[in-house]
Amino acid sequence: MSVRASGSQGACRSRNPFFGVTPERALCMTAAGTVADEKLKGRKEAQGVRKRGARAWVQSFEEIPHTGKYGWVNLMKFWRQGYFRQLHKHMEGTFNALGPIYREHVGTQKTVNIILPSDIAELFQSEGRLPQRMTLKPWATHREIRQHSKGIFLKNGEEWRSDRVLLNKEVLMSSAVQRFIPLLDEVARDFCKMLQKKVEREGIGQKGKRSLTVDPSPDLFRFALEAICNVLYGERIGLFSSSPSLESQKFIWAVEQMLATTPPLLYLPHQLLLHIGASLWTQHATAWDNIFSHADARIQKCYRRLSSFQGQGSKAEAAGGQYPGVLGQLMEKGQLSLDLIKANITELMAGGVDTSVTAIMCSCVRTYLKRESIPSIQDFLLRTYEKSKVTYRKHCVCVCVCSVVFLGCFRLYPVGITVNRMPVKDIILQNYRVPAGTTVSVCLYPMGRSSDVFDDPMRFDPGRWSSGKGGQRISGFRSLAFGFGARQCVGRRIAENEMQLLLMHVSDSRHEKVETRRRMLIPIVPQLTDKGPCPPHSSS
Ligand code: HEM
Repeated sequence: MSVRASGSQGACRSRNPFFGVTPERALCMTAAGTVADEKLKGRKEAQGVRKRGARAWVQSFEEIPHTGKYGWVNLMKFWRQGYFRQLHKHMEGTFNALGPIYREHVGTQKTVNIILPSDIAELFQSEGRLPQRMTLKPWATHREIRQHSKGIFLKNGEEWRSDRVLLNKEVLMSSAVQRFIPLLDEVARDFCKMLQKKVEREGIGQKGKRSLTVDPSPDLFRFALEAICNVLYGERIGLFSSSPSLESQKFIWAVEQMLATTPPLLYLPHQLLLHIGASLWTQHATAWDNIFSHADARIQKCYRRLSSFQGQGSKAEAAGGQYPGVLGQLMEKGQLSLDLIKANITELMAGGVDTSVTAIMCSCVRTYLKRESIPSIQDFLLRTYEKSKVTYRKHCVCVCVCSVVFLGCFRLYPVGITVNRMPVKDIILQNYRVPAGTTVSVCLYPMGRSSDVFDDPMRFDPGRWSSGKGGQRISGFRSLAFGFGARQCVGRRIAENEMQLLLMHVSDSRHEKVETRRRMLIPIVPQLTDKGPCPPHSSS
């Protein structure tokens, strides 16, 4: 059977502003602005990469190369050139023109953008115990005007930390991961079955060898939502059925709407737009309202379920010893107020539907499978399996292999194109003084493609991430797709496992071929099961 990716609208489209953004409708935490003037080109050569350490000539913040002094003028240029949809390219061009650090002032946003690991190290080392990120103001304003609490994504300081410590226990720590893996596994298996049925039903060709051209995006969106709901609420919402509920479809629409309206609001004075009732703001707020009511309905349901076990000892145990999902765990433990649970669960939902699987399929289907990189993936997987004969049946090998493939994908096609911090003390980057509280953005897309950071950057070589292999050995601060340190992506383990399980089951269920528009037949992943190394997850 073969599945062809049509590569149409969905495969590499918009993604989550912060949790995840694919480049095409990219939004990031940076305030990208206009491409530097032509005359600035070539300054990079003149400037070179400044050596650190010569503190005697530390220059002031104002001397950092910039893309134009006036925020509103820059915003106009930015708008005219369509950089909202091309931020990643804009950043790449600007680094090429201005060197490894530049300032940008667009509309209401000011940032310093960097790409070199030495500067990134300096930035993260100065983040302190309470790492601080720039607040996504339109999201925060929505919470304020609706009097909702904020979740970890929108908080800073001790408030952030106290919520985050509790959430880590439920979604990031290995004990939690073990609890939710079976739920993700079940969804990944069902997704493959659903796909298989679809190909048999709608595909062309002989029975058993049918092929179908699909835009994977809507199905993957459903997969991601089904998976995250199963983990968060401990229940399936039936998105793989032929008639998914209106409520779920509304939710998907709301997430898309919220993401689409965020980028312009980041740069515009959204308070003013709110005041005059501009439709951009209304659409944004309505989308968030729908997202909140989706979470609300789930929380009510979970609350009723847990209440019905009241007086029967531990509620989770009473629920048949079944894992009640992250929400159930949080409610049962009672360490967070109901409002904070709602705020955080809503953020996890919004982050969870839009990132992982779409990201990996963007990378795999749209890019690598079309070009020279698929042999690299195959070679790499096969070489790794050959080398690890003794343990090759172990799930962990498969997971490691998948992980480095994803690292390769994320380097060239990061889901979120920046990670930012506001340092708590003044720092020196490229010998410029950057004052505490400045938003400094690490620009992942240009970094992944920079020959100052990676040898032969455009070559897809997952092997470069594993130590001891020939070629370049990767050292610190180059793999930041999920951010860094205490503030890194809280949903990281959910996303990684979701992606790995999907890849494993797709390879296992003999969806052997992906056909691109050019009608080239290429294997999606090597037939791991034919070689024996990759047993179904649950039996390993
Ligand atoms: C491929 C998938 C994903 C990618 C690449 C990704 C990336 C990121 C990045 C770069 C950050 C900022 C980290 C930092 O500042 O150091 C982040 C934060 C966050 N992500 Fe993800 N994410 C993914 C999936 C998810 C999922 C599945 C969820 C929810 C289940 C999620 C929820 C969050 C939340 C709530 C934060 C804010 C954490 C905090 O501020 O403490 N993400 N993500």
